Amino acid sequence: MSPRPAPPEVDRVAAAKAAVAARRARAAVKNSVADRSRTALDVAETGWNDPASAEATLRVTELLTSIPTLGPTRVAKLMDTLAISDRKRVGGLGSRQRVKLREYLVTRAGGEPARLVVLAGPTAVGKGTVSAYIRENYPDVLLSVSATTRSPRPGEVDGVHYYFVSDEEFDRKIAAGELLEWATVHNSYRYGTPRPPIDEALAAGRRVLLEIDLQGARLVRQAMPEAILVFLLPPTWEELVRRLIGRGTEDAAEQSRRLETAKVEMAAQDEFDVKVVNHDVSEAAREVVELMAVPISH
Ligand SMILES: Nc1nc2c(ncn2[C@@H]2O[C@H](COP(=O)(O)OP(=O)(O)O)[C@@H](O)[C@H]2O)c(=O)[nH]1
Ligand SMILES: Nc1ncnc2c1ncn2[C@@H]1O[C@H](COP(=O)(O)OP(=O)(O)O)[C@@H](O)[C@H]1O
Repeated sequence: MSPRPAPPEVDRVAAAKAAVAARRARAAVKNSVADRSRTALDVAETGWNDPASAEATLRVTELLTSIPTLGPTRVAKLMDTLAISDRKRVGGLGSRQRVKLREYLVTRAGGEPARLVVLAGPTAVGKGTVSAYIRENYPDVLLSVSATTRSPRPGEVDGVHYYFVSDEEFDRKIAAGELLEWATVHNSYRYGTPRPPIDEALAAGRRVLLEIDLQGARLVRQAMPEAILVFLLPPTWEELVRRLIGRGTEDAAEQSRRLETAKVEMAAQDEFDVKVVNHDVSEAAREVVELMAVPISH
């Protein structure tokens, strides 16, 4: 006599248990890639060799976004280039898609670490503080010194914090193609990144950090697609407000104007490859510098 089929609710319970187990296993795989203990390549290979593995059920987008420096924007572009739909799971890839994805992951595995990092984020989040910390504590990273038409604040030294130049001189730099990017920031002064020191530093094998505004970050993305864009986040919005007011460099009217700008800037964070929360300056600095020194695939 064939065994009586289990009543439907038992199937349902078993199915729910299996779904929870699969979700847990997938999360474990994602974490292991995210904490760099495994490369995305070996996760993909596991998924292809064992269709019943958690790796096989991982979405390709999850696999790629677990690679540091691959933010949502880059992953979307990459999926497009690889012609893989964003619902696809690792185990569900066709053979040609596997070849192309493997090729990509292999080149990245041997790829150069990021050489130039752009640090942007809302006003008063701590960009200046974190980049000054990097200048003082990571001497092999060149912190790009921008040209600006604004006048120096107390304690700011020409050629260290900024090159303080006149509007005419700034116009000349633009006309001479000396700037990698430039922008009018906070609707007032112009700021721009001199290109020669960067070319020199990169040619000498140094890492370069640009602390610039959102517009500048977008322009660098166009001029140097290999640059890594980092968005510095405040722990909370309230903390950002506290820092802006606490800094005391703007009057109340300017503060509220800048907070309005900060809202727009916060909305652009997904355009960036990596987000770093500035809880503690030295920790945020370490995370930024690590992006430049660690080969991309780990
Ligand atoms: N696009 C661009 N922005 C820059 C450059 N240098 C500084 N900035 C940005 O200009 C903004 C104004 O900086 P600053 O005058 O120091 O005032 P803060 O915003 O109050 O720190 C900051 O968001 C900087 O990131 C640059 O070379 N290019
Ligand atoms: N991790 C942090 N915790 C607390 N205060 C911070 C932190 N990082 C920066 N600050 C403070 O926040 C204010 C804004 O920092 P600043 O570097 O001028 O921001 P930005 O350059 O992004 O406009 C400064 O007073 C700075 O000392």
